[in-house]
Amino acid sequence: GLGLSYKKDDNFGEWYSEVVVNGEMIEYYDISGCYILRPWAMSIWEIMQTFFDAEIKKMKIRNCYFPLFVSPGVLQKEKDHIEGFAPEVAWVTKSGESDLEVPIAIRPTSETVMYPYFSKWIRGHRDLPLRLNQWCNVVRWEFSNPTPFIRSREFLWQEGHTAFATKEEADIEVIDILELYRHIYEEFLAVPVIKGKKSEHEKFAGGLYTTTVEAFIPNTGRGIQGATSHCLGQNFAKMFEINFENDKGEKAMVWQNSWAYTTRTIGVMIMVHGDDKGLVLPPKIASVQVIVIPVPYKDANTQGIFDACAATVKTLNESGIRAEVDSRDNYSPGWKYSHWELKGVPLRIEIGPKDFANNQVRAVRRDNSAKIDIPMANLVEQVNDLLNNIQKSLFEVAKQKRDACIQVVNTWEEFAEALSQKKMIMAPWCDEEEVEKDVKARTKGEMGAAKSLCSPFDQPELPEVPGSPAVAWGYMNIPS
Ligand SMILES: O=C1CCCN[C@@H]1CCCn1cnc2cc(F)c(Cl)cc2c1=O
Ligand SMILES: [Mg+2]
Repeated sequence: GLGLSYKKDDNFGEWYSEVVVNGEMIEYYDISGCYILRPWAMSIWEIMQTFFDAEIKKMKIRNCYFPLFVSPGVLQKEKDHIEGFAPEVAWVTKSGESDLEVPIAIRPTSETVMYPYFSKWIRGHRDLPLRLNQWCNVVRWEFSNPTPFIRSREFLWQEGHTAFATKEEADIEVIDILELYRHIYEEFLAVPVIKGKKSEHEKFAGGLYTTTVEAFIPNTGRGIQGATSHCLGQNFAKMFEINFENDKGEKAMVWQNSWAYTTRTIGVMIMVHGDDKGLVLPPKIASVQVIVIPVPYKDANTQGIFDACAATVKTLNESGIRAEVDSRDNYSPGWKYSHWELKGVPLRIEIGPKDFANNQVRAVRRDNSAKIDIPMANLVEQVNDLLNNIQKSLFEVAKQKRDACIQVVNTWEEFAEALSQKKMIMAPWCDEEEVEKDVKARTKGEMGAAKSLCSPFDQPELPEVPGSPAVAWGYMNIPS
């Protein structure tokens, strides 16, 4: 039957796999860690891409496309940049029957692909800022548990790579891009995130500092990195000799940033909003915001009902609302209700004989199942209000659930207790690498070691504790 066989709060992993497949977002593939993105998922990616692409174009960032393949010499140019990542690199070793002279890597990220050309293109200060972005796939042959959207061996992302004459310009862009990532999560996906700075231990080793938007999955009690915006400092400029003659005629190295969000965004949205009836899509990213379903009744005016459905869809579409009618005659209305609930369509509109006779429609919200009768006369206005309310309500509910999982602690005992309760912990933080490693070691329980998520930008008052090394509050919990 249509119903899910797993409950979200009983068996989260199985529930998630079933929801993404039965909701027609994902099809499993015969290569482990690889998934088919079906149109119901791809349309969400495209809606976010349309927003983000327009925003970066306003910032004079240009799209480009670099090759998928990386020559080994270039990839291994920076030892400590990739040393931890080497096992993840996928290599092409043959073409047809014959071995390649030299194996070629498939890009896991494009710093080493792009930066030799940044060095070639950037000569004088007039060549700066250089700001490029590419929408592409990357491959990382991960071994830990593959999960659709969240962790896969190939995923879609955008990667921005920018170069500036001054650190000040780079610092500003890092924050501007991070705000776009917050916008994607909070305004489109209705998922609350915490903006912050990664610790020295968790940051991108090749960079100067990493900023992040951290999401939280109440069902697992774990934080999850939502997107990252790094300032690379001059590390890659040194490595790839990306210099320019500044306006004083001196030779200087550029200051760089790199930033990315990925198809993981979709998985986070599903995990946060989904329920035991299936997906729950925030209207802003739903390719179908309203599904109209005719409810004919034996001798009632069936043609009239179908015409009313078509007219309703037309009126909604003309006002910019993404509406469709499900007029298939081989499925019952009841079957259709379950089907579109499974797919997470935010609003259902039913038109039966009574509705038709009263020149009204019955609207049913996907998020809380509320039923609202709407006179045809103010259909557009009330449907718009409902969609806006659903969007806001999904965010508020998610924020309330996340805030309920945050525990402020001041002692190790409180910390350990909160960790065992799958909380996201806000603790005084010294940001010393050694201390962080020690915490990781001391918490290596069956739940997995604690790791720091970020030090949030908006910091509450830090208690004055004499002798405390704490410099800020930090969020941490067990890794996803
Ligand atoms: O996160 C971003 C934003 C967009 C551009 N890249 C950076 C850093 C990526 C880190 N990272 C992440 N994963 C990697 C995996 C690898 F196999 C290799 Cl060789 C390198 C890396 C690696 O550098
Ligand atoms: Mg990784």
